[in-house]
Amino acid sequence: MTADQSIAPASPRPAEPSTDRDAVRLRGARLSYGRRLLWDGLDLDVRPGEFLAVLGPNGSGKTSLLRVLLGLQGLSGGTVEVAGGTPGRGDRRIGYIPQQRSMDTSVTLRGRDLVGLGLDGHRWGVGLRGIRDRRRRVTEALAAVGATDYADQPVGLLSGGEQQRLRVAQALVGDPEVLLCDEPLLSLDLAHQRVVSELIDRRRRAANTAVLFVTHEINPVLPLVDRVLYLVDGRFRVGPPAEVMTSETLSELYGTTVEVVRVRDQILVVGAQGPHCVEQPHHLGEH
Ligand SMILES: Nc1ncnc2c1ncn2[C@@H]1O[C@H](COP(=O)(O)OP(=O)(O)OP(=O)(O)O)[C@@H](O)[C@H]1O
Repeated sequence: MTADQSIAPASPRPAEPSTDRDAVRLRGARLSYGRRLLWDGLDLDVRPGEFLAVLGPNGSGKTSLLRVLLGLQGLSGGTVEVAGGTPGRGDRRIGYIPQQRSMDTSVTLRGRDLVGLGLDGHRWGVGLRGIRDRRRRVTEALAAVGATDYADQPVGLLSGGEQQRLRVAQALVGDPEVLLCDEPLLSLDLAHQRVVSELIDRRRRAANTAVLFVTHEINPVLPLVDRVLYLVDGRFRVGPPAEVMTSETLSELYGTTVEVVRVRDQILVVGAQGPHCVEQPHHLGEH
């Protein structure tokens, strides 16, 4: 398998009603930490196979939303369902690519073993056949992200980008129904940004996996995005990029004049304060 091939679904999913139900469903969702309200009244349905980009300035609650969907953080109000059930810790129907944090050089776990942690032992069974199937899945996942060459090295000695590719493989190897990505392209070079985003895209098309993709920079994934959830200081907007990424909508959300400029197939968001915002388009809250 070459680096640009997708990881095929492990086996055809049984004809369950998953195509009829939302992959993610939030109703009247509220999250606050003490007196700090991150968002309230959030209704969101994400369909199987849909690619939802989650945008917003620092501290707007993007990672917290993923934590709610992972069952690591309870809502302060409203309801949440993921893959038809209440999210729970270690739910294998959910793949998660965490925000990049470099692993300590003392971590001796091999890349191959890190990816294997994404597999559910029960589902793959025990015995020789189960072991062979698991090994094959891990090998395919490693190849799909182009990590075969360093699969047997300790992950602590790999570069940030190499570690990130292993995390992507780990999230996909378990054949998830919902894939939660927290800035997965950070620290990847342009070529591997493309490899990883195409991999995620092909995966969701082949297996109808819903993707929630937190990012500060929409442009690398713009062609893949079906809808955007844009969070700013307790306010939010959900819709296709053409509706949300407009001067009118973002000015309303930020409560200040914001210009959205389209240059070829790129979207640039410019704050009223000065052109420096162009370089970090989604960090307007900091300026
Ligand atoms: N467990 C917690 N207890 C109290 N406050 C928290 C907790 N987790 C997050 N926060 C606060 O909630 C706010 C939102 O955090 P979150 O990490 O969800 O934002 P974000 O939109 O992902 O930000 P960034 O773009 O910087 O990653 C931050 O101000 C953060 O300090």
